[in-house]
Amino acid sequence: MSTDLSRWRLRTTKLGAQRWEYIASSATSSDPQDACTKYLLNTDCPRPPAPIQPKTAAQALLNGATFFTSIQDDYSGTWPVQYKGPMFMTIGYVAAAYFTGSNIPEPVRIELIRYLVNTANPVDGGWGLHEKDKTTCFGTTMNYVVLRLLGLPADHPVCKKARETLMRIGGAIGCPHWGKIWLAVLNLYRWEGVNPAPTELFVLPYAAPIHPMRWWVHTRAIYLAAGYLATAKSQYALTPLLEEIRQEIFVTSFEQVDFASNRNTVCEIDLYYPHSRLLNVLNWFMVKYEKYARPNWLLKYSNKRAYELILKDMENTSYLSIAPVSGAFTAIVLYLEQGPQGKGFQRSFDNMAEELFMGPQGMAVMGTNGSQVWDDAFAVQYFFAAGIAGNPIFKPAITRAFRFLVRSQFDTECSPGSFRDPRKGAWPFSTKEQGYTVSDCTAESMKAILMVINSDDYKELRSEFDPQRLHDSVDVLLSLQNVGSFEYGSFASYERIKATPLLEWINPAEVFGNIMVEYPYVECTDSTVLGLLYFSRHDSYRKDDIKRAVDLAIAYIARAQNPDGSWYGSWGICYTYAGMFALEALAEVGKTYANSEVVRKGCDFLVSKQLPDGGWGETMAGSETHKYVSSKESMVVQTSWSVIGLILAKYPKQEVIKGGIELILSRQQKSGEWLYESDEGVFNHSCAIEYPNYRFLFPIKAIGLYERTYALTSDNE
Ligand SMILES: CC(C)=CCC[C@@H](C)[C@H]1CC[C@@]2(C)C3=C(CC[C@]12C)[C@@]1(C)CC[C@H](O)C(C)(C)[C@@H]1CC3
Repeated sequence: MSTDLSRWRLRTTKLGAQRWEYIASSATSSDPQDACTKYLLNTDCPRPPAPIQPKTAAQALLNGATFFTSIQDDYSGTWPVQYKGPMFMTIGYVAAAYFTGSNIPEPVRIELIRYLVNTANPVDGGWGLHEKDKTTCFGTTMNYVVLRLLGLPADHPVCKKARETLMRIGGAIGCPHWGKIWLAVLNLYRWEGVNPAPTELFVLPYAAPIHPMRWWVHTRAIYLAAGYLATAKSQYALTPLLEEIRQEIFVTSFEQVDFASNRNTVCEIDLYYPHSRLLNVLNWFMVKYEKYARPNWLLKYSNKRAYELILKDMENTSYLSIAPVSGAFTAIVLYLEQGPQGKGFQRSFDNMAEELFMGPQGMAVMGTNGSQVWDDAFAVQYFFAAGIAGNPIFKPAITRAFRFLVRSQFDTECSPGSFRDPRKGAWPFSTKEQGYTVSDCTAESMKAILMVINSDDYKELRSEFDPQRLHDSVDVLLSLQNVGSFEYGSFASYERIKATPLLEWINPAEVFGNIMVEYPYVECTDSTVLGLLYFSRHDSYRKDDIKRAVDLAIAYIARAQNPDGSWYGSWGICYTYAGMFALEALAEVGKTYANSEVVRKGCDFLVSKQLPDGGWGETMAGSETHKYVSSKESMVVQTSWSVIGLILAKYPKQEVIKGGIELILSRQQKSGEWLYESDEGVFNHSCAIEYPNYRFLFPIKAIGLYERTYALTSDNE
C-alpha cells in the first residue's frame, strides 16, 4: 500500500516551515515536483553525471557542492530533510488525532503505515526506541497501537508478527513511563498503573531547587502537558476499536491485569535508566497522596496553573511546542480545555503537520520540525571554509541560506511569566517560530552571517543585516555560560544549568539518561567559543567579557577531555564528532599539535582509530557505552569529522589526513553526491537520529580545508 509519490509536494514558508501536500493527479503537470522533492523521495531526481570527472580533490569538491546546492529548497533557502530516527513520536500525532476526533488525511495515513511496515524489525517484527534499535517494549507497543488506530486489522501479518513479539517480551505492561501515559490517555491502561506526574510541582515557588522550570526545557515541556493529563487522569471514552486493542497488547486479558502493582514494571530490554530508591519512595507517597489526601481544589488549582503555563509556551512557540512529544500532549490538553472548536487547540493540532515528513520509506514524525537553521549555518560557513563561497555558481544558494538565517533570528522576547530567558538576538535549531534559543545554533548562525557580510564577494548583501543585531546575540551567548557552581565555564544546550544534576535521581523516564537538567556539552562549548571569537575579530562589543568567557570555556574543554585524549560527543556519533569541535575551538585560540598537550592527545586519539581503509567510522554503541566503538568500514561523515579536526590542529602527518580524504573521494557518486551510510546523530545517550545534510556539509568542509591547507591540485588523485 503506497501513495503515488509523484503527487507529493513539499510546501515551505520563508521562515522554513515545511508541510507535505498530496495534490490531485490532474494538477501534477501544472505544478511539477522540484529537484529537492524528487531527491527527498528518491524518485526520479535528476542526477546528471557531474560536470567534471573528478580527477582531483578540488574537482570532487566542486561536484559535491554543485549537487548539494541543486537540492536546496529555493523558496525558503533551507535544505529540508527527513530528520528521522526516534520511533516514539508517531504515537503522539496519531493519539492526539484519535483523542480529538481530528482527521488524518488519507495519503498521510497510508504513508505513516508504510513507514512503520518498512521499519519493523525484519526478524521479530517489533520496533525499538529508534529506527535501528533492537526491538523494545516501548517501540513495539507504541507502534502497534499506531498501526491499529490507523486502521490496520489485528490479523494483518505485520500486526500479528509484532503482537507475537510483544507477547514474548511480556506485553505492554513493560512500557516505560511515557508509554504508560500514552496508553492511559487512550484508555488502554488504567491510570493507577502509571507513576504520578503531579502538576503541584509547577505551583512551587521558583526558589525551590526542584522547580520544574529549572529542568531541561524538553523534560519540563513534556511533564507540563503530560502532568496535566496524569493529574486529571484524562482518558478517552472507550470505543469498540480500543476495546479490541486492550485485549491485544497484554499477555492476559485486560481485566486480569493488575495495573496498580505494575507501576514500576519496565521491560528489561527497555530499561536504560532505572529508578532510584528515592524516586520509588516518592512515587509511593504520591500515590497515597493522590488517593487519600489531595484536595480537589488543589488538583484544579495546579492544573489551572499548568494550563496557564502551557498557553504561554504556545504563544512563545507559535503553537508549535518545543518538539513533537510535548506538542502532542499539549494538543490534547488544549482540546480538553477549549473543546474541538478552540482556536488554540486547532492551531496546535494543525501545526503538527510540520513534523510529518515524507521519504522513500513512507512518512515519519520527525525529532523536531526540522533542522533548518543548524544546517544553513553550517552550509554558509563551510562554503567559505572550503574557499568556494565566492564561486558565482554557488552564490545564489549561499545568498538564500544567508537570508534565511537573517530572517530566523529572534526579535521578540517570550511572554512574561513563562520562566524563559531573554532570547532576542539568538537562533533556534529549526525555525524562528519554534522559539527556543540553542547555544550552539546561535553561535554558528552568528558566525555564518558575519562571514557573509564581511566578504567582498557578498558586498551587495551587507545592507541586509545590521551587525548591531549581533550585540543581542552576544548578550544571550554570554548569559548562557555556566559560571555558577555547576561546570564552570561550559555551555549547555538551551539554557544555563539551573539545578543540580542530583535531580537525575527523580528522572522518571526509564529509557533516557541525563534528561532532568541541563548538562555541560563540550560541542556546545566549542561552537560558542568559535562564534564569540569570530565575532570579536570584527566588533569590539564586550571584548573583555568575551575574552574572559572564552578563556573559561577553553579551560573547560581541556578539563572535559578524557585521559585517552578523546571527548565524548552527546549530539553526534560520537568521539570523532566531539573531537572535531574541540580541536577546532582549540585551534581558534592558537593551540595546535605543535604547542599543546591537549591537542596532541586529541589528535593521537583520533589517529589511533583510523581504519585500514584510511577513514574513520563509529557506531551508536559508542554513544551508549561511552567507549569508542568502531564500525568495520569507514564512513564518510565520521571520516570528515576526523580529517577536519586533524587539519585544523595542524597534525603534522599529511599521509594520515590524505588517507581520510581519499576515502571520502572514493565514496562520492558520479553525480557528486554522497549516499546515506549510517546514523550521524544521537540524543540522551540512547536514541539515534539522522542528519541527512551532514554527508554533504562535512565532506565539503574537509575536502576544502585539505585543498587550502596543502594547496594540491593534481597530486592527490
Ligand atoms: C527524550 C526527549 C525529551 C525526546 C524528544 C526529542 C528531543 C529532546 C531531541 C530531538 C532532536 C534533539 C536531539 C536536538 C537537540 C536537543 C534534543 C532534541 C531536540 C539539540 C538542539 C541540542 C544541542 C545540539 O548541539 C544540537 C543543536 C545538535 C541538537 C539538535 C537536535
